[in-house]
Amino acid sequence: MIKVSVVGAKGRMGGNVVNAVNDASDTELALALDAGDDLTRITPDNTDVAVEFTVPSVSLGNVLTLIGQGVDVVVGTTGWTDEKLDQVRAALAQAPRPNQSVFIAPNFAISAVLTDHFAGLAAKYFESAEVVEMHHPDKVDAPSGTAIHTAHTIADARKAAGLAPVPDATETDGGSRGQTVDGIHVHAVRLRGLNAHEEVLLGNPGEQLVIRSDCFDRGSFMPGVLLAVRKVSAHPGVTIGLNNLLDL
Ligand SMILES: NC(=O)c1ccc[n+]([C@@H]2O[C@H](COP(=O)([O-])OP(=O)(O)OC[C@H]3O[C@@H](n4cnc5c(N)ncnc54)[C@H](O)[C@@H]3O)[C@@H](O)[C@H]2O)c1
Ligand SMILES: O=C(O)C1=N[C@H](C(=O)O)CCC1
Repeated sequence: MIKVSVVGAKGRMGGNVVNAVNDASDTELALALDAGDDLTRITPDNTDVAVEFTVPSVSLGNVLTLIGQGVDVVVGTTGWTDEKLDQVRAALAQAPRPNQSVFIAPNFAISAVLTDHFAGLAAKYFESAEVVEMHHPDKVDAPSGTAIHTAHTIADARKAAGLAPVPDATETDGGSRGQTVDGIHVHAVRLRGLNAHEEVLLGNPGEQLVIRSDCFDRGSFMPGVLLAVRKVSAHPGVTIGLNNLLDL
């Protein structure tokens, strides 16, 4: 049995992870902690893998503490930057156990991972590309971590193919063109009734390709979270993205 502790256990995602860990036949819940709890209660004696779903402002500190506690960590919280990832790598270099692992995914749903993957495959064939993400209005960050990741995926593919910047004659913009991430415009919608959705729009003269993921329920993320829990220890260091655990 894999012993799993959940950090952010009272949250929307954390609560679902607690249930998924309790329901799976090969995982058992160790500790379920939330804001104000002492994360140093998590130790290799009681925990193999800590799953972290909190808020972007506290996630780095939590992950650094968990690395120091000697456990592997699966992170679903968004807000990761290159600077934060460098701090995680530095902490892993000093970790108490050899070959400790941190796995971070902006999105654990297969539809979202494939949307990102297909966007990367398609990007070099299209002159224009934009990303629209649509989420529930209780989400604290915009644009979504998933949309930022997809924008980088598209931008990397365009650069590798030697494409020119996306065409855009806009001269006045009060914010309507969205945020530019790595040269790709990203738009965020917050609407009651939505959960987590992303559309990648790719355009050429006379044609359009739309790639869309709809996660109607947080249960959609749980198979990916459990996959990461099962595989994290086989990937020492920092791994980013569920695509690395799939046969894509
Ligand atoms: N990777 C994915 O597939 C995926 C899917 C959905 C959401 N998310 C991301 O997961 C994060 C959480 O989303 P949510 O909807 O569950 O948010 P939420 O607000 O429902 O839950 C966050 C929880 O973290 C707790 N918390 C705050 N500070 C803490 C601290 N210092 N230590 C421990 N717990 C603390 C809060 O009390 C709360 O219970 C967000 O960044 C969101 O974007 C990722
Ligand atoms: O509900 C959220 O919050 C989500 N956050 C992640 C993101 O920002 O990409 C994944 C989708 C749901």
